[in-house]
Amino acid sequence: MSEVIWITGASSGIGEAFAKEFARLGGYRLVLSARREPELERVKAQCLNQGLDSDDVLVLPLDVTDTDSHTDKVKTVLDTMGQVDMLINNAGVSQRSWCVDTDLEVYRRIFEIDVYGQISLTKAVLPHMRGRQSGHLVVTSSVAGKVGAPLRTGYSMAKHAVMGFFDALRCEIAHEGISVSTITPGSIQSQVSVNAMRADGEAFGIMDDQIENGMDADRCAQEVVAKLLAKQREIPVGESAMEMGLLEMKRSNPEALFDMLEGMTANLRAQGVY
Ligand SMILES: NC(=O)c1ccc[n+]([C@@H]2O[C@H](COP(=O)([O-])OP(=O)(O)OC[C@H]3O[C@@H](n4cnc5c(N)ncnc54)[C@H](O)[C@@H]3O)[C@@H](O)[C@H]2O)c1
Repeated sequence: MSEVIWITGASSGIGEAFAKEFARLGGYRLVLSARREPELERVKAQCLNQGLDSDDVLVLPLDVTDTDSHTDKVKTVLDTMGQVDMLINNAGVSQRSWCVDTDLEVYRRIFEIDVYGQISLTKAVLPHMRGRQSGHLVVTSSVAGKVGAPLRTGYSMAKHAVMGFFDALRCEIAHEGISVSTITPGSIQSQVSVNAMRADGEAFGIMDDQIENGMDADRCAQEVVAKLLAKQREIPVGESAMEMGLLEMKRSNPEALFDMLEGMTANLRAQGVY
């Protein structure tokens, strides 16, 4: 039987591009999850255009914050597809607001979507993977999961948290034949800034320049999927030398990095951004 790849956040942006890439490669069955069923059906149709059969693609709407539903969702996948070989925890929401303005509740919501939801679905799938002594757990973190970014205190919190969770989980389950990969993208073209939370929790609603001029999502997916199939454990991806350089600077010269980010942020503040 061909491998089953379960992708959350598959209705848009990077998750949609992952689905299309696995369909293009062929030889995989897909489970597509996000909240909006019509969008998932649209992505399914694109996968069928790449040559998959309808039975090879299960549309499974879910809300990652509805953790009580996750055990049943896993059961549905196993009843329908028989197995899960890779779970890509990709659903997520970003932020565009200064900390001093941001409602505390916004931090809780970002954490529930970007962290708690991923942990819950992962824990629901884990017994199946342990039973087979095989599987691959993946999370889409961010450069902001390594480097704290202005206007994204909650997002940086959440993306650092998933890095820590999945790095620690990898140690615990590698000897059981289960792999863990973390993805740290820079700016990728998607709806991420449009859907990002403002200080009051409403959607930011703006496509910002960074995202509009980011890496093409399909190219991002091609690079990442090749590295996932090679079982690479940490996968940076992006085209901005400045953004990807931040990862190296955090390792080699954090003091210089903090100086640079503090200077940049003071300029943003002075310009009255947001
Ligand atoms: N685009 C970037 O520049 C960038 C950079 C680094 C990391 N990321 C991460 O990549 C992942 C995908 O984001 P994207 O850029 O494609 O943005 P996007 O807004 O286009 O897609 C986000 C996806 O997550 C889904 N989602 C959001 N909340 C959900 C919930 N409660 N339950 C189920 N699904 C939910 C959305 O429906 C959508 O399918 C996110 O985790 C994001 O943080 C994006």
